[in-house]
Amino acid sequence: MPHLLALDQGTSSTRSIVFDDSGRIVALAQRELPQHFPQPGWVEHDALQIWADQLATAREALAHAGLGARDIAAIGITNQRETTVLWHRRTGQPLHRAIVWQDRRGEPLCAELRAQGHAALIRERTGLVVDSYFSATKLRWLLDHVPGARALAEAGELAFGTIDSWLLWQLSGGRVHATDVSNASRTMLFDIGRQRWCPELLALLQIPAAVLPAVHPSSHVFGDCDAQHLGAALPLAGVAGDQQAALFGQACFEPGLVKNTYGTGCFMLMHTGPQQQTSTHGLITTTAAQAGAQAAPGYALEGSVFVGGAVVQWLRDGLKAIRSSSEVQALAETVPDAGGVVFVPAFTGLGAPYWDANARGAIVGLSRGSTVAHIARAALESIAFQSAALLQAMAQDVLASGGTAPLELRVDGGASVNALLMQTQADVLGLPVLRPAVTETTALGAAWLAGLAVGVYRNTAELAQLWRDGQQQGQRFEPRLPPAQALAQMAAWEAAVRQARAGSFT
Ligand SMILES: Nc1ncnc2c1ncn2[C@@H]1O[C@H](COP(=O)(O)OP(=O)(O)O)[C@@H](O)[C@H]1O
Ligand SMILES: O=P(O)(O)OC[C@H](O)CO
Repeated sequence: MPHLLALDQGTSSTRSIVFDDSGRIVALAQRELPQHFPQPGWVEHDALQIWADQLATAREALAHAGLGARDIAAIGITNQRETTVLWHRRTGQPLHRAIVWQDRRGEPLCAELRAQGHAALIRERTGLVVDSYFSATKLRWLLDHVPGARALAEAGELAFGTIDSWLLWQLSGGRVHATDVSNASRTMLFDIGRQRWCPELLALLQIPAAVLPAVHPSSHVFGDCDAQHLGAALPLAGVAGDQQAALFGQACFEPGLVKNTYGTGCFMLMHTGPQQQTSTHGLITTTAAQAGAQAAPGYALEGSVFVGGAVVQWLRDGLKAIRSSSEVQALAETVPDAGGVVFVPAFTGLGAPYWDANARGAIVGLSRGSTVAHIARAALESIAFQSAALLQAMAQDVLASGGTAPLELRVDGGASVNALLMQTQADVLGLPVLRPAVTETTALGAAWLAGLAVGVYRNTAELAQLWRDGQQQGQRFEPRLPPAQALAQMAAWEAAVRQARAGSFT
């Protein structure tokens, strides 16, 4: 039976998972990743540590599975997106620690770009809003601040990449410098309509083209893993950014199919088909994982919630209301509802569709009878309300352009284990919420992309069938709340958001 190895390099951990060809997890190995905060607003990772952990976990996962490299048909890579590495082509040594997606140091340059009126061009070419979240201003910072970097870059001595490119380079022994369309679309340098690097944006941001990786479809044989790493020269055959990989692993291949990943934050992506959809409701446009050179490029609308599962961590660490995240459901279920309490966890501002960096958290509607259980319940509801606001924004965008509004929500991520949260989500959306038995959908998406490229799977229709088969062991949450009550709850949420924003300090 063919097996696939997925390398899942996330913000907080580095994992390797062996899947069988039915999508079942055979083995998993994981290491926590140390975070570096050299200044307020700066976040860095050690790229060499990432590589060492990825290799070690890949070896461990194979050992746990009792498999040798020859039992693996292909390797898929999925990664935290936007995080930027710059390294020497000759030695493979990074010039600096990786600058992580959460890092805000590119903000002054972004403010300049906005003030100079470049936002419309950037939006039109890349589908993105001008923000230091994306790789471009991180790379520019490295070129401007690491002594000698710009001259070396112009001389073709340096390679830039997101984490997928960095791992491809290391795994291939320095023979492959490449990325896929989904990761490229997060750099703010990639023309998502033409599916190539944008010369105007490279000039505007003063990025030498010589540092850029080649861009391929996500399902593609990028090269072979050097035999010394895992014991055989395995094909490196799938690459996608983690949120697009999850969209793929949830078999969202058609317009209107949407997934939400409930982790520290929440990332919702909806496939919009081969048409690039521009949001008028605060969402960004991104490239979906591409299932091979013959497949037309696909697009997705994306929105993110900054504080999702993190509000549960705050209940644990800030309020000390629970000892572990898994206790939140039992606490929230000691009350029948939130008792009029609405919690807006705008700890670091509000993401899509509100985009308010200055909003701060608020708990409103407290009464003499309110208890910590009501606050816990309101905290869980806040994750569902924020996600519902994203889905509503997506539905408005697609309906305005004559597209198909979502009929269900596919879910995954650490906080999706919470059945109360999933039921609340179904209730406020008025749509079924589908949770697969295996919630490692990000890694599964990478494994499927790799399997497609080497012929383990014939096409995405076969993968959609595998997803449906898997769904039989998963769970389906049907909406139970009368629509009028769901509307009233969303209205109360929006009113609380207005209060949180009004109370912000600018
Ligand atoms: N039972 C639960 N109910 C609600 N939230 C939970 C539960 N278990 C874990 N979480 C939350 O899920 C998040 C971790 O999910 P994970 O997918 O591992 O996140 P990430 O990939 O962002 O590190 C944490 O914020 C945690 O508080
Ligand atoms: O590492 P994660 O799962 O938190 O995902 C990070 C995203 O890719 C950032 O865009």
